[in-house]
Amino acid sequence: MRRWLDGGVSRQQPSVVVLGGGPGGYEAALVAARAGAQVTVVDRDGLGGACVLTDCVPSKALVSTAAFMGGLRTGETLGVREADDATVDLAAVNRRILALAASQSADIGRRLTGDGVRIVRGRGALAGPDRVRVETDAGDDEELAADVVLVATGATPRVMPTAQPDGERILTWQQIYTLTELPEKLVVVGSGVTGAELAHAYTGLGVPVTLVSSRERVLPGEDADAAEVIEQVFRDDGMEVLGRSRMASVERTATGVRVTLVDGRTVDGSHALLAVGSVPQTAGLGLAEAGVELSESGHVVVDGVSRTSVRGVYAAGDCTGVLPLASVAAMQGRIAMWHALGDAVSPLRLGRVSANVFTSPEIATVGVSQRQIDDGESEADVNLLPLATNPRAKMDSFEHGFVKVFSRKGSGTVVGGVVVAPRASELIYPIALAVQNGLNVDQVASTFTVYPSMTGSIAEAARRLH
Ligand SMILES: Cc1cc2nc3c(=O)[nH]c(=O)nc-3n(C[C@H](O)[C@H](O)[C@H](O)COP(=O)(O)OP(=O)(O)OC[C@H]3O[C@@H](n4cnc5c(N)ncnc54)[C@H](O)[C@@H]3O)c2cc1C
Ligand SMILES: NC(=O)c1ccc[n+]([C@@H]2O[C@H](COP(=O)([O-])OP(=O)(O)OC[C@H]3O[C@@H](n4cnc5c(N)ncnc54)[C@H](O)[C@@H]3O)[C@@H](O)[C@H]2O)c1
Repeated sequence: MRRWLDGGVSRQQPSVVVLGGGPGGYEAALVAARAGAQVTVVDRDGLGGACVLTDCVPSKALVSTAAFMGGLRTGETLGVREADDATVDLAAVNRRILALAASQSADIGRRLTGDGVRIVRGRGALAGPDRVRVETDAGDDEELAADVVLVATGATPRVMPTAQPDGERILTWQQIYTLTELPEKLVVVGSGVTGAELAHAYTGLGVPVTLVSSRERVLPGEDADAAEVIEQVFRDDGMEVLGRSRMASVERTATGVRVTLVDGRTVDGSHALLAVGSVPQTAGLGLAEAGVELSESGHVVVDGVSRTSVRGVYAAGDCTGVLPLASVAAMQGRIAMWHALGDAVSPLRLGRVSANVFTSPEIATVGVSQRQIDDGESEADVNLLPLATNPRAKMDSFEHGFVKVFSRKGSGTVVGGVVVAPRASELIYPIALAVQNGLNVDQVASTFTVYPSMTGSIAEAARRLH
C-alpha cells in the first residue's frame, strides 16, 4: 500500500471520511476498511440511506404484498375458490415494511462496526478538500482530517411550489409508510419508474388509482415494447392512466385532494402521491467552496473512477446523477476506494448494468437498448419472443410479457436483452452473464435449461438469432 503523509510523518494507514451511509457510502466504507484504511462514515438519516429506509427497500417490500394479492386474484383460473376475497391491512403491511427497513439498516451498522468503521451520526460538510466538519446529533461538533473524502449524500424527492407535500394527504414516496388505512382513491403524479411501481402496487392492494402521466406512454425511459405491455396491464387491472397530462398543482379539499392539470382538467382523490423526480443533496456541503465542480442540475461531476475535480475528493451514487440505482451507487463507491487506495481498478461500465422495474410483471433490462439499436448507435439483430407460448407461463396462467435478446451482427455476441415476466429481475441474469462474458447466441442456445421454465424462452430467442 501507498504511504501517506501526516504532518510530515509517513504512515501506512490512510484516513477515509465517507459522507452518507447509503449504498454508495457504506459499500465504499467496507472496501476501504478491508484495505486497511481508517474509515469514518458520517450519516444524517440512518445507515442504508434513503435506499434502505424510504426508497428501494420499502417500495419493494410493498410490491411483495401487492404481488401476493395479485397471485390470489389468478386463483380462480388455477381452480382455487374465493382466494380473491382477501383484504389488506395497510397498518400491518407498513409496520412490517418499516421493521424490515430498520433491521436491514441495523445489519449494515453491524457489518460496518464489525470491520472497524467508525460511525458518526450527524450532518457533514467539507471544510476544505481534506477536512470534514460534522454537526453531530449528540451536539458536539467535530472536524475530521481526511486523506480521502467520498461524497455519497444521495438525492431527495423533487417538490414543486404548487404541489407541496403535507405528509397526510399529499405525499412523496418517502411519506407513504405512515398510512394506516388504504387510500379511498389515490392519484399518482408521474409515470417514471417510481410512479409506475407504486401506482401498480396500490392497484394490487385494491386501491382505485389514477396515474397522471405527462408523457405519451408510461415509463418513458424504458424499452418501448415493454412499456406498452405494462401500460395495457395497468388498464386491464383497472388503473386509470391519463396520458399526456401534466400536473399544474395539487391542493387539499374538504374531503381529500384535487390535482389540477396544465390543460385545466381536475382529478379528485383521497390522497395524492408525488413522483416527479429527484434532486441531488449537494447544497450546503461546502463542495463549490472546496473547488468541487457541480453540474447545472447540482450533481457532483465525476469521471469513470468516481474522481471529482478536486484531488482526494471522490463522489458516488445519486448525488452524481450517473445512473440512479443502488447497484451503480455501490459500484461507484467501491471503485472510488480501489482507486484512492491504489488498488487495480477499471472504470465504471454502464453498458453492463442490469436494471428492473418492479411492476407486475416486472421489466428487466441489461446492456444495449432497443433505442440504441434503432438510433444506429449499435448494430445488432433482435429477437422478441412472446411468453404466451412458453409452457411454464401457460401453467402459471401468465399471458403477458416477452423475452428479447440483442446480438451483434456478424459475431452473434449477446449485447443486451429485455425480459417482461414475473420475477424478470431473476430471469435477466443469464443474459447479463452472456453480456458480461461476451458469450454468443450459440453458446446461450446450447446451454441446458430446465423444462418447463421461463429461461427456456431465453435459450429459444438466442436459437432464433443463430
Ligand atoms: C422509490 C424508489 C425505489 C427505488 N428502487 C430501486 C431498486 O429497486 N433498485 C435499485 O437499484 N435502485 C432503486 N432506487 C434507487 C436507489 O434507491 C438509489 O439509487 C440509491 O439509494 C442511491 O444510493 P446513495 O448511496 O447514492 O444515496 P442514499 O441511499 O440516498 O443515501 C444517502 C445518505 O446520505 C445521507 N446524507 C445526506 N446528506 C448528508 C450530510 N450532509 N451529512 C451526512 N449524511 C448525509 C442521507 O442521510 C442518506 O443516508 C429506487 C429509488 C426510489 C426513489
Ligand atoms: N426499480 C428500480 O430500480 C427503481 C425504482 C424507482 C426509481 N429508480 C431510479 O430512480 C430514477 C428516477 O425515477 P423516478 O421515477 O423517481 O423519476 P423520473 O425523473 O424518472 O420520473 C419522473 C416522471 O415524472 C414526470 N413529471 C415531472 N413533472 C410532472 C408533472 N408536473 N406532471 C406529471 N408528470 C410529471 C416526468 O415526465 C417523469 O416521467 C430511475 O431512473 C431509476 O434509475 C429505480
